[in-house]
Amino acid sequence: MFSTPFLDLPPLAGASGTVRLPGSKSISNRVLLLAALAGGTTTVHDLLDSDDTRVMLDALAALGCRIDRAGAGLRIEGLDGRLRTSGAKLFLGNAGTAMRPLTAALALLGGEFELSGVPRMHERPIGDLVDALVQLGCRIDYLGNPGYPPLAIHPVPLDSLQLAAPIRVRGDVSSQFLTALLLALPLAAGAASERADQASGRDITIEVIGELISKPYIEITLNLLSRFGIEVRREGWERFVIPAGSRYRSPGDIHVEADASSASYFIALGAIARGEGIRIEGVGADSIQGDIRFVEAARLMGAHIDSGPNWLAISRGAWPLKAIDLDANHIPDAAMTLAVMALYADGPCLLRNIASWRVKETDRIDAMAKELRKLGATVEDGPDFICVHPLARAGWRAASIRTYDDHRVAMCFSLAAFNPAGLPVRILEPHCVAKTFPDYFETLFSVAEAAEVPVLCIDGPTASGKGTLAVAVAYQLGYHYLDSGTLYRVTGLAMRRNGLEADAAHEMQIAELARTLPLRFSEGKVLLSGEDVSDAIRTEAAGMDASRVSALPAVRKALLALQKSFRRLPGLVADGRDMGTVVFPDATLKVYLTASAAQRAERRHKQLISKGISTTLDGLRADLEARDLRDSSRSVAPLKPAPDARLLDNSLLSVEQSVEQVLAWWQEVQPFGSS
Ligand SMILES: Nc1ncnc2c1ncn2[C@@H]1O[C@H](COP(=O)(O)OP(=O)(O)OP(=O)(O)O)[C@@H](O)[C@H]1O
Ligand SMILES: Nc1ccn([C@H]2C[C@H](O)[C@@H](COP(=O)(O)O)O2)c(=O)n1
Repeated sequence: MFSTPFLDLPPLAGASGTVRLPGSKSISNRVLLLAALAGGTTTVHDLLDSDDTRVMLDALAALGCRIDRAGAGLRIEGLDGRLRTSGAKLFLGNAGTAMRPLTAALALLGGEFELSGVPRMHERPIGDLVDALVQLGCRIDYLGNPGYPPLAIHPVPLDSLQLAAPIRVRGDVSSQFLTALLLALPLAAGAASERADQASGRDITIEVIGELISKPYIEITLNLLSRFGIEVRREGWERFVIPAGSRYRSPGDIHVEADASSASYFIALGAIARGEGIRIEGVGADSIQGDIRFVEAARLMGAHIDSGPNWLAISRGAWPLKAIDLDANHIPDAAMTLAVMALYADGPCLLRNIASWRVKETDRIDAMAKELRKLGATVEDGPDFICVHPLARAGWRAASIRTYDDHRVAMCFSLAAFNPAGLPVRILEPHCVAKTFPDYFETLFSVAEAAEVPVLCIDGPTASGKGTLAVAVAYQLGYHYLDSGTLYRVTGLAMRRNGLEADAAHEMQIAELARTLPLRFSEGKVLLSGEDVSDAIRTEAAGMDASRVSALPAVRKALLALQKSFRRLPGLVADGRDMGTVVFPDATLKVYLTASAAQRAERRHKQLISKGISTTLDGLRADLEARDLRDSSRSVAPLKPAPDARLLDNSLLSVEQSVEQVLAWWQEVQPFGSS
């Protein structure tokens, strides 16, 4: 996951390959709650590992549920309708799929509970659900603003609940209120059947007030309830009857399908990008998720889509995409992806009946409109619609996209990187994707192709601080890092171990060693044939050997392709001697880093002493000056600044100041301005 303050997506051109998506958030959290409420043990496979499922798991553990790893799955020992703790304070982040169902379940399970979340969660309405539960006889207090979390839930005896009359709940704000009741009320139906009182044998009826939105999510709820032994009778979309005596029964094992909403970004990718097309594994035509109907919308826009039971294959069809006018009420989450696809359409796209966007992780209509406008688009929006006009090549602007702590804003705006103007897109706070798809950007980069992956080169003499600076800059940008000196150091070590000398007579043999190095980088360690050689290559003698082998033209040639292969999305920071002059002459930014010989010798001295290696300052200075002389006077790729490099003498700068300077230069060469 990218934990950087921003992630710059370079202009993307094509995409090809296969992606396997994480499990559905909606299914994961429903399954977790059902497994916890049921008797017996449920093993959940392919569960989504994200912020929202983590808060649900933490809450269930706090309720006394036993949760263990079972291979790649998770084994949950259900509560069988009985709490194992008397109360708890549960923090549910911004997970609506945890807050709403847990409110209903805990109100029925008994016990004192406090439920809270992040500030945005306290702005997301829950009053309609609380009203329905209070109508039943549950006791719930608002701890902040009426109608919103945080909540205090108090125990009531199940046999005091008013189950005879239909329970009425609004369905036109969020379908999660109905889902919450459907998931929790079997607790009361089961308990009633155990008692020999007047409630025994009575069905529990829920009546929906208003037009029910997001019906497909209710279908997921009903489907999963059925997997757990509860057969709800649905009468249209107005009445739902939980039969008397219903009891949750664990299915034993249950598999979570890949997230159909997450699939929307890759379906869109296949529709927009040039290339061999995208194959999505784990979700397909047999999906129980409503957002699978995003496929129909993408087809309307011109995408070619084939499907099997649990796969989809997408490629570009009509281009530009075709404009659509769509009632998107059935795919509220995935429809955000259509709003970005609209930028590539042949006319304005209108998405209607999406009022629920306003009460999601953020006001999504407002957020989408603002951010699309930053890209240059004309957007009209209203209480329940958004209309996005396409962008001609000249109309695109490079923009920093605010993400409002909303994973879907971050993910769908990545598609703007395919703009025909060849502009990068900056995604602010990219880590918000952790809510449902922590590795979203890594997955995107595994199939996307950029015309040019950005490179930042840092060259300079020994011990000038190149590595320290490059690592810090790469970390800030979320880029890959190449320490090219390591490759020469390992080659030098391999030469020694093979009893060779760094001379013309052995040049071809050493070059062959370099070309076939059994080298791996793992957890910060350098492994040669599986052996950790991280320390062995860091001695001054190893540095000298590296300098000697690096003067052999055949060795440099042998290592060229390996160095270039580090240039991968989203970008690379490379340090060495010839990064800017030979290996990446087209780099976006080149820095030539120097410091006085005295300073460098002193830094290296301190570095070695801290590692317990004893040396003398004078000896070190003589060594590094000898190495610099050899590196800068060799015939091929000598150490020297590229003509277009920016010079940085850090003799009097701290590491932090050097990093700040290079990042400031990096911003200067980016086109984002202050957007
Ligand atoms: N600006 C700086 N101020 C003070 N110390 C620094 C600065 N930059 C780096 N150092 C320190 O100098 C030492 C050498 O830095 P580093 O290993 O990054 O240099 P290098 O140029 O990559 O060396 P080499 O070419 O030998 O690989 C480290 O201990 C590092 O912490
Ligand atoms: N791009 C590079 C990187 C390194 N070398 C050679 C010359 C250096 O003295 C030696 C060790 O590098 P270090 O780890 O100290 O950065 O490797 C080179 O020629 N070209």
